[in-house]
Amino acid sequence: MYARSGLLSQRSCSSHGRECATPVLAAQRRNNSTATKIAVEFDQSTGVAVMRLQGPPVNSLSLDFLTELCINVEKLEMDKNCRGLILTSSQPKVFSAGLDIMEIYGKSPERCGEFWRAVQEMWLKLYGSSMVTIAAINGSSPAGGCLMSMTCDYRIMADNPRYSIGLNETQLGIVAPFW
Ligand SMILES: CC/C=C\CC/C=C/CC(=O)SCCNC(=O)CCNC(=O)[C@H](O)C(C)(C)COP(=O)(O)OP(=O)(O)OC[C@H]1O[C@@H](n2cnc3c(N)ncnc32)[C@H](O)[C@@H]1OP(=O)(O)O
Repeated sequence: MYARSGLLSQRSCSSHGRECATPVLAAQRRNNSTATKIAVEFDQSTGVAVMRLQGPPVNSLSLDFLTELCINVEKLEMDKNCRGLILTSSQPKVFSAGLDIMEIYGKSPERCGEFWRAVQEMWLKLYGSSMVTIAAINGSSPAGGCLMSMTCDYRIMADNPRYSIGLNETQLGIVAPFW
């Protein structure tokens, strides 16, 4: 088993129908954060990676967070040995609080556009993944957190009445753009 995170090195591969032609991906170009909000452990013997969200306090999905998440999913996608991905949280009581509200409050249309594109990139990457994806929801997961888990093939949620999940963003007056 080995742990990895951070920037991708560019490389080519072709396996199980996954063609990867050294793309300089949008997420990679965007990445200018040094903090690690995502930890990945890949077990070579099972072919399953566990991705832990570790953005305190509540794994809110900021541009940096989404960028790092996408880079790590891309990296696993390019690894022909990785067949499964489990997405879970390192934070107590919270899987993800959804979109980082500070990323959309009082920001320019350009910045909001960049942010929503990153949101779209996240769910497209997970939804379109050729890996088997599982959200192990070990805490509350409102709005964007719920979206993230819905893009996985399977969801398992910890049985705790204090944990909530759902698309509550319209209650906040947030409407997802057309995609
Ligand atoms: C097809 C399209 C479908 C869907 C489109 C998806 C669109 C999504 C829009 C969104 O995601 S908008 C965000 C919606 N999220 C929420 O409404 C979550 C609000 N937060 C909570 O309910 C709770 O914080 C929690 C249940 C996640 C955790 O509760 P608890 O453990 O008691 O922590 P605190 O409430 O004390 O929060 C700690 C800390 O974190 C800040 N925070 C919480 N959520 C967010 C957030 N989404 N963005 C930014 N910051 C957040 C909170 O303000 C506290 O900060 P302090 O500085 O006061 O410590």
